[in-house]
Formats: sequence, structure tokens, C-alpha cells
Amino acid sequence: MRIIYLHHPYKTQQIPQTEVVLAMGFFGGVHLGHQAVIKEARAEATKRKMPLAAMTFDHHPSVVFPKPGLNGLHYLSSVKRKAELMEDFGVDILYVVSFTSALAHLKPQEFVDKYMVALHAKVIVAGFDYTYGPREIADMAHLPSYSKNRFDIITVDEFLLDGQKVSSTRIRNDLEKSNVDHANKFLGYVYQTSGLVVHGEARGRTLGFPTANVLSDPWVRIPGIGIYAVQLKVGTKWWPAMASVGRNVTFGENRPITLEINIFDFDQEIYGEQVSVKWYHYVRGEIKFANAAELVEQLKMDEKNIRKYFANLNKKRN
Ligand SMILES: Cc1cc2nc3c(=O)[nH]c(=O)nc-3n(C[C@H](O)[C@H](O)[C@H](O)COP(=O)(O)O)c2cc1C
Ligand SMILES: Nc1ncnc2c1ncn2[C@@H]1O[C@H](COP(=O)(O)OP(=O)(O)O)[C@@H](O)[C@H]1O
Repeated sequence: MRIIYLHHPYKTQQIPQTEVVLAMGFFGGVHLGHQAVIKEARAEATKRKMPLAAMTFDHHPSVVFPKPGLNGLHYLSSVKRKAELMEDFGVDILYVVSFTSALAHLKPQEFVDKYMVALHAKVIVAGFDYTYGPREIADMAHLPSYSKNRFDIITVDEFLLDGQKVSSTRIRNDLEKSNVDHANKFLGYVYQTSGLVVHGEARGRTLGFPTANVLSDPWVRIPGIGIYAVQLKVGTKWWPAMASVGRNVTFGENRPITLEINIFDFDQEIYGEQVSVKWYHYVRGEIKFANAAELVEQLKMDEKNIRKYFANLNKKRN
């Protein structure tokens, strides 16, 4: 897959000359609803023997148009992760467009001309609620009037799972409530984040449970406080592990929230490693123990439960 970064006004030399099917959306999280759009676009591209291009933005439109109640940016996928997922789902060219004031203030006709037609799109595929300007004048219903027959349009219906709309907002709420199991169901894959292993307070090793302290990438959403069954990628290998998102309440008041991960059957120094975390399953809430010994007893039980969880998961897969 080729990734092309466009910053308005982009240079025409950046655009490949081939005609494409173009899937449009912010695709935050690339959840089952987004996957339905990409699948439909993939099928159309194969039918027409054209490459499949997809367009996303580097930042959410709320950076330029702030929404009340939306404070801070907490994405379900970094651009890098989005690109990995897009490639998995068969995208050949990914356009990552900078969402700036200059871009946001283009008239709908200008956006269609410069970011659809000039990208040699023969077919535009997008979800039913896709907009490219103010909703009243720039939704899917208005797209034919701007297209002027220069491309075909495929609108993909709302995707429901168990009768519920699959949406990024719903998935963000699930993660906030520590419900990674439900978030994973709506994502259609296991939620993944990444970060850097940094020093903690060097207490873990004295408890018999060393924990890699992971400083997560900025702007990416970490599940809410709790203990989780996770897998951690160090270098190229995935390791089963148990993670704590919490304030280490046993050891004092008002501590910051940290992400700490004890890796099973592992004994290496990994400070400075860039690692990825796959969030499989919520196990329990954070508990304030009377002393370190009680915490250690709980950690032993957590390890047992989480090993069992992964053993069952492997059994189900085989
Ligand atoms: C699986 C797991 C579960 C944990 N559960 C709790 C908990 O319930 N309460 C708590 O105070 N700390 C909990 N911790 C965090 C430990 O307090 C922390 O890992 C330990 O203090 C080591 O900190 P350090 O890495 O800064 O040395 C947990 C850690 C792990 C890995
Ligand atoms: N099984 C393991 N799980 C996690 N980290 C481990 C493990 N074995 C060794 N380590 C190393 O030990 C470090 C964690 O030890 P710990 O005493 O908790 O110190 P810190 O507070 O600096 O994280 C990790 O960053 C890693 O380099």
C-alpha cells in the first residue's frame, strides 16, 4: 500500500495518474461500519480492475470545528495503526489529508473537484452519513449535483450489530467504561495501542511481578481504570501478559494513572522499546489493598485467571 500525505493546496505531481475507486471517511478505529464501506469499495475496485484508494484525515475535524463536550483528542487509532488496518482490508493507496482551516473552508464544489475528481476517482464510496462540508449542503444526497456525472457514487448503509449502530462514539464510551470486550466486538478485531517502555518506581520487581511501564502515544485512547488480559508486542513477538491501568492506590493517594504490564514467562530488560498492546479482556477493577503482600496474592490469582483465559481462547481458535 502506498501512503500519500496531502496538505492543502497540494501539488498535482503527488497524485498517481491511474483512475481509482475512492473510499471516503475519517475511519476512526476502522470499525465494522468502516470495514463495510471499505469492503464494498474493494469489491467495486476489483470489478473495475482499478486500484482502491481511501482518504482519511490526519486529525479529526473537531480540531478546526470544536464541539462542546469533546475535550481533547483521543483517537481509536493513530494514523500509523489506521494505515496498517487499511492495508489489511485491501486498500492500495491511502491519502492522509491534513485537516486544516484552509481545507475545512473549501466550498463543497471545490472539495469535490480537488479531492475527488482530481484524484481520478471514477467511483466514490462512503457511508450514509459522510459529509464534506456543512451537512445541509454537503451530504451524500447532494453529491450527484457536484459530481456532474464525473464519477459514480455508492452509499453504504448504517451497519448494525445486534440491532445497535456501530459507531466510534459507542466504542469510545465502551473503552472509557473499561468494557474492552464490547469495544472489540464492534471493532471486529482486538483493540490495539502503542507506547514506550519507561522507568517506574522499581517496586514491581520487589513484589515478584516486574511491570513494564508503558507511556502511551499521545492522542490515543487507553481503556479506563482496571486490570486486563493483554498481549504485548516486543520487537516482532507477541507475549501474553496482564495489564493494570490505574493509580496504584495501594501505594498512596492521588497518584497519576499509569499503564503497567507484567509479561508472562519473560525476563528481559526492555526500557526504551516501542511496544504495542492488544487489549483482549477486562478482568477486574483496581483495589486498594491493606499491604503489598495482599496485592501479591491477588496478582498470583490474576495471573492464573489470565493464563486460563488465553488457554481457552487458543482452544476456541484451534
Ligand atoms: C495485573 C496487575 C494488577 C494490579 N492490580 C493492582 C491493584 O488492584 N491495586 C493496586 O494498588 N495496584 C495494582 N497493580 C499495580 C502495582 O501496584 C504496580 O504494578 C506496582 O506498584 C509496581 O509499580 P512500579 O512499576 O512503578 O514499580 C497491579 C499491577 C498489575 C500488573
Ligand atoms: N516479566 C516481565 N514483565 C515486565 N517487565 C519485565 C519482566 N521481566 C523483566 N522486566 C523488566 O523489568 C522492568 C520492570 O521492573 P520494575 O521493578 O517494575 O521497574 P519499573 O518500576 O522501572 O517498571 C521492565 O521495564 C522490564 O525492563
